[in-house]
Amino acid sequence: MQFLIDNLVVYFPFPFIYPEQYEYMKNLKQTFDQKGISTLEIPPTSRKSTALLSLYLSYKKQYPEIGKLIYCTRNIYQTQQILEELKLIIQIRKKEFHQENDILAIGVSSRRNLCVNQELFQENDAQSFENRCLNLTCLQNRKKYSQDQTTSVCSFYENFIRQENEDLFELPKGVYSIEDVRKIATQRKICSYFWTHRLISKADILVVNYRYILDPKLDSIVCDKLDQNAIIFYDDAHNIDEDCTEVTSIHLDLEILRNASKKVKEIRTKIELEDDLKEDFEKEYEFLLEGIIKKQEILKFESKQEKQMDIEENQEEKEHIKDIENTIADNFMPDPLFPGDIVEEPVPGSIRRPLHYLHNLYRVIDYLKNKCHPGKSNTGRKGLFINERIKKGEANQTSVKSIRTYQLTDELFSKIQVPIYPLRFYPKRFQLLLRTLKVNNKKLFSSIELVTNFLSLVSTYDQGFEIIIEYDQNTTRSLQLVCLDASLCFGRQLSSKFDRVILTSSHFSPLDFYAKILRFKPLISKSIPMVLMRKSIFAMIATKGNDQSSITTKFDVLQDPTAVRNYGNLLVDLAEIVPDGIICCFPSFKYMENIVHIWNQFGLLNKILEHKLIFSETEDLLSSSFVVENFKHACDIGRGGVLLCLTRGRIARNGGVENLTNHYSRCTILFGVPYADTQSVHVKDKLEYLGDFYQIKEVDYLNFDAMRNVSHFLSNIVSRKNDYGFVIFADKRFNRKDKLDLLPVWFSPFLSENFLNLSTDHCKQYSLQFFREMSVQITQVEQIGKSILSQSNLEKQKKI
Ligand SMILES: Nc1ncnc2c1ncn2[C@@H]1O[C@H](COP(=O)(O)OP(=O)(O)OP(=O)(O)O)[C@@H](O)[C@H]1O
Repeated sequence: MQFLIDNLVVYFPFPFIYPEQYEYMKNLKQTFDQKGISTLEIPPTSRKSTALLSLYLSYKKQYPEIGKLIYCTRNIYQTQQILEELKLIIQIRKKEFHQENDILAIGVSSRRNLCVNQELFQENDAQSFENRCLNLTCLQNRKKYSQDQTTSVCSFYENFIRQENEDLFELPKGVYSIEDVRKIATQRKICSYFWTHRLISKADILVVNYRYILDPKLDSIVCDKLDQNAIIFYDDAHNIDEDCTEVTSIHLDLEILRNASKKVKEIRTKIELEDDLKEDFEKEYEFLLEGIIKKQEILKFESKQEKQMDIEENQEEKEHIKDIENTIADNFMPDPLFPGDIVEEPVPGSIRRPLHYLHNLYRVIDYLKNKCHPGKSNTGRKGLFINERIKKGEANQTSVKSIRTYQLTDELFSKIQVPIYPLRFYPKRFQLLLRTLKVNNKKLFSSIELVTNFLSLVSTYDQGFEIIIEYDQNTTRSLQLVCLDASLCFGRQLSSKFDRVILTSSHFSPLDFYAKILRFKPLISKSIPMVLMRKSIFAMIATKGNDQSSITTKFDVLQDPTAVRNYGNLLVDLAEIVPDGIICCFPSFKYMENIVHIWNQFGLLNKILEHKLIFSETEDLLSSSFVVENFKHACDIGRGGVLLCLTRGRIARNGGVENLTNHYSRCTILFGVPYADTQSVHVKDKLEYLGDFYQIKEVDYLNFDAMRNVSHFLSNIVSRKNDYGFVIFADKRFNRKDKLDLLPVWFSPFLSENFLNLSTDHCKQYSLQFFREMSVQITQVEQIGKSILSQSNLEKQKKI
């Protein structure tokens, strides 16, 4: 169908459009027309990707100057889905509207997903795969190859570098999935990973993992090739604050620190012993004296060196010079700081000489290694650990404490007299050192890279970060730099870089809370209502058992055995009534394990097993995915299943829930409010930080965070317009305004006032009634004009 939004002609690939899609497109268009950040909550079942892609293609047709569309996804599966959907839309546009495609769309992914060299697939895990690839493509190795043909290199990469004919790198307009690109690269015998990077600047639509946009360390791959005009579409943005803090967090442990010490020693010895290097280091010193070192400068410096070598030694080396940029662009150690914070100043004198630098680095690493032994650290200067929080882990006797970044830098200065300001230059200085030593495989030195990044962040940001130290009685387990302030990354990587950013999710309430914690003023902030033919989502809050005693997970199971029994009885009743799948969500592993144990003692598990099989999430991601597959199988073959999982667990976090739609989630029971663990040192610090810098009360953040995890499951209750399912919020605390106000706006109409304070018995009765009503199927014809609109319906609606 074809219609107008203002003066824009929209070619929509289907004969019917959902009212939500139309509404969504109107808001998207407004964001395209103007500039700013829009937050859009759109109900599940709305088919938002189709709406976005159709609108963008139509907009691009009418206004070709519009920027590239960058679609941020969470995983490779979603990337593939979006590209397939785009292919379909373009196909229909051609067939129905005779619109020739003038768009190039590609997906950007990791080496492992894009590699076409079968040799590398012998590597078992992702890390060794990456290391092997870096080894084969590093300049040093490739130079060795030019003298000794027995050295292993990647033939696909070599071909890619040697292609004189630039046409081979071109792609006709069209949509290319990861698989398509790999196929073509295999035919042309070139490396598809590096080829994809070349295509980025030519593509009109890029489908990328969100990390490519948020992580400053990955800027050189995608962001540096984009201009301000690009439109960032961030899907499933309900966890964007956590994504932002995650990309800037760094984890160090004793093994990493020991390895870094070893490597620093190795480099030192190399420099001391090899006289040939002296001249190179003199040049490097002069170069540093000249002033600022930027990536481009280092490239120039290196090419200068290479060129000299060429003339003197080997004419064939010239071939390699033209690809220095290619290799380096990828192997270049990225700066961990956000672009706006990178200091454009000369490298301080104290670290210009390589041995001085390495000496300081060695001492800092040594200090970090000893840092957190409880006996040693606590003997420090009085007052250093004023803000220290300590938590004793019960099971493995580990303790956790946190300190602020400035406390660590204070210590470094006072105890080992390492100047603080130069620490921020450590990653850059290390890059240059490796360049001078002509080491290109940065992965060999990844431990030093982590440490220098850690030091750079610690010395640059004295607010917004904390260091969490985990140790047991004798040894340090880890030292983790954790970001507390999501707005730091959001501001630097998104809002200040791009004119148009669209954040969207099916559960994004309350929209203004996100704007507050990310510190932006939205252009549009809208929650689109859900339009269904009938009330096919049914929600109830169970506040009491049949015996009228309150039900809640507020207390430990042993403290509240009546609630445990009432919860069990509710599940037994529902297992009998509900067809196919029931999903039960618990606030913590400990609670889930204990309650299941007691249900077993009461004989309730056997009663459930009479109707359905029981599956339970485990602490391991891989085995949890088998659990989900088996649960689905039980539902598919008609045996039915009950899936016991965590509301904020691995299955929920890793996309496991998205597949549990239709008959797999006819009923969802939320046992308890899934608050974050307020005993956790990190959570305590975060709450304190939000209070101090954002004036957000602890209780408000905890409620927001708990309810967004709950809402994740609500988005799965129905996945199609004629789907149906119900949800029971089984905890009296859900029946409070501070929780109800945080439900997604589209969901609230499904929770009527009469169902806010029910007993488990009532829940059973209403569920029975609900399934009877839903057993009547609705046809597409009945939906037309209501939950789906034809062209004439749309025109009529617009006139109204
Ligand atoms: N108006 C429509 N009529 C018929 N089919 C449609 C319509 N819109 C989208 N679809 C189809 O529905 C499927 C899913 O669409 P899409 O990829 O847009 O959904 P999504 O964005 O992943 O999901 P959500 O519904 O959660 O927004 C696709 O196969 C698409 O072609």
